[in-house]
Amino acid sequence: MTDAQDKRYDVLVLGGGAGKNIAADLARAGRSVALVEKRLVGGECPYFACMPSKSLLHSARQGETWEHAVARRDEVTRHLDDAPTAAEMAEAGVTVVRGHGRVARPGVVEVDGVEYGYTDLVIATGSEPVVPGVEGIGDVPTWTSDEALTRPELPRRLIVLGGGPVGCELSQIYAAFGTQVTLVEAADRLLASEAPFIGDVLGDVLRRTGADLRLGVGATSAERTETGLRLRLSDGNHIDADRILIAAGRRPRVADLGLERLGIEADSEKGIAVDVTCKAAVTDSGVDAGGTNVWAAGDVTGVAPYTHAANYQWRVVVSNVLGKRREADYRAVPRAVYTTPTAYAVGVSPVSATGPELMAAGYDLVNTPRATVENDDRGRVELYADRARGVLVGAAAVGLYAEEWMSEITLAIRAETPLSILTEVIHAFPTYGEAIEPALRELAERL
Ligand SMILES: Cc1cc2nc3c(=O)[nH]c(=O)nc-3n(C[C@H](O)[C@H](O)[C@H](O)COP(=O)(O)OP(=O)(O)OC[C@H]3O[C@@H](n4cnc5c(N)ncnc54)[C@H](O)[C@@H]3O)c2cc1C
Ligand SMILES: NC(=O)c1ccc[n+]([C@@H]2O[C@H](COP(=O)([O-])OP(=O)(O)OC[C@H]3O[C@@H](n4cnc5c(N)ncnc54)[C@H](O)[C@@H]3O)[C@@H](O)[C@H]2O)c1
Repeated sequence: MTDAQDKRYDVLVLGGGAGKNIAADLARAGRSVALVEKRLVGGECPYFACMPSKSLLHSARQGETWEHAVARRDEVTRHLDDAPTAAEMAEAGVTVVRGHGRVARPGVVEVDGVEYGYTDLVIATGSEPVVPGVEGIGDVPTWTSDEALTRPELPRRLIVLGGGPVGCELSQIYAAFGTQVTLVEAADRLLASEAPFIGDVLGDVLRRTGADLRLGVGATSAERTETGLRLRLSDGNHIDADRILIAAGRRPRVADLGLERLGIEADSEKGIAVDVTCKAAVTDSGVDAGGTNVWAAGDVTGVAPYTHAANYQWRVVVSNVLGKRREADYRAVPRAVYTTPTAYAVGVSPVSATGPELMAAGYDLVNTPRATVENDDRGRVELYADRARGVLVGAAAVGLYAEEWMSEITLAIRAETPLSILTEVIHAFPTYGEAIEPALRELAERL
């Protein structure tokens, strides 16, 4: 072991997704910084998650061949070459350390037998797929989104296990390229934590793309067969396929980080608890153990598993490490699923709302002139208001480009813009944004 004093940094960052941005900003601000990354500098989003999935969805919309789509995807992910991103880190003054980092003792992280001292530690280790407890699942061919988004093969028959964001996006991709897709979801509809109309519309859309949906049934066991595999379901049916794509959720990556040595409680479901400044919560013994200089950002915090949320926390952590107090506000974190059409939700969901009674109003996009122009018969927007305060607290939409035209509602929720002002906003004609106007007017009239 080297002496940690030989390799001492002001800040040590574990994990190079949002962590790489934190490291670069702090280095540019004059801190000595090391970034520890065990896989690719840049994290999951550019190589294994957001970018390849959005590239394939784009290719599917364009009607490209699978071969062309894979070639384009691999260009978008730079053939998993992180050298340019690592070079950017070096340019910013960050020392990149390759390997698995774990806390050896307060103030010291160990990577492959070498010790690194720190004053502030930032944990940004992301999340990992959950493999559901289905008997025999380890004995049949499976992929997680990692393999699905990096491999060149197009399975002939694919079971997608899970109807959350990953299951919906990947089902649409594979079905569009001709794979026989069967999606199995234990809940009664897709994206079950969102307003019910979202799952209903997406269900129709995926069926129209050619996917077979088995909703309200769980997978119970899997076995190999001569032609591939068989998945048995809780309703007594079975599905034969060549491969299962596991899309059954993700959990914060907290194992083997040595956090217990800092008195930081890391729950494998909920992740590292952070306060509004993104400082990790420590037990009383943790304060003595030096756990007070520990920050966390991104999926590992369990706050909101999206790149934009991780990037927001990046700014919060940087400010606070530099001594400029900044408090995070998560009232309006978008939840977008980039199928065609897009599912978009922000703020309070009517499914899990616990606060004051919500006042809801909605509008079907088919009634907008834009839908006529686009020859589009799908989609809806719903707005949820807090009557007492006269402001929006949540919204949901399914529609083409909803990720773009719902931004104004995201701002309205975050800024608590009064409904009386929102009803005075003029939308260009003909846009899907016009669908917001009747819903807003209805809410304002009911105040
Ligand atoms: C298929 C898919 C599609 C998605 N699409 C979108 C999308 O369109 N939009 C969106 O906003 N979000 C999307 N997400 C979610 C998004 O990818 C994550 O929210 C985001 O990557 C989280 O960033 P992060 O920095 O927390 O973690 P990550 O990007 O996972 O980075 C964590 C890094 O830490 C490294 N690491 C872990 N442990 C250690 C250790 N002990 N030592 C050293 N290094 C370590 C890992 O190797 C990894 O590189 C998608 C997710 C999936 C699975
Ligand atoms: N566009 C985006 O922003 C985007 C895209 C993909 C993923 N992500 C993020 O990545 C994370 C993981 O997404 P996900 O879709 O894997 O997780 P999820 O938790 O959102 O959905 C998993 C689904 O699988 C179902 N399920 C679990 N076990 C099952 C079983 N045995 N049988 C049948 N159904 C089962 C659950 O009921 C659930 O609906 C999410 O938090 C998501 O926000 C974001």
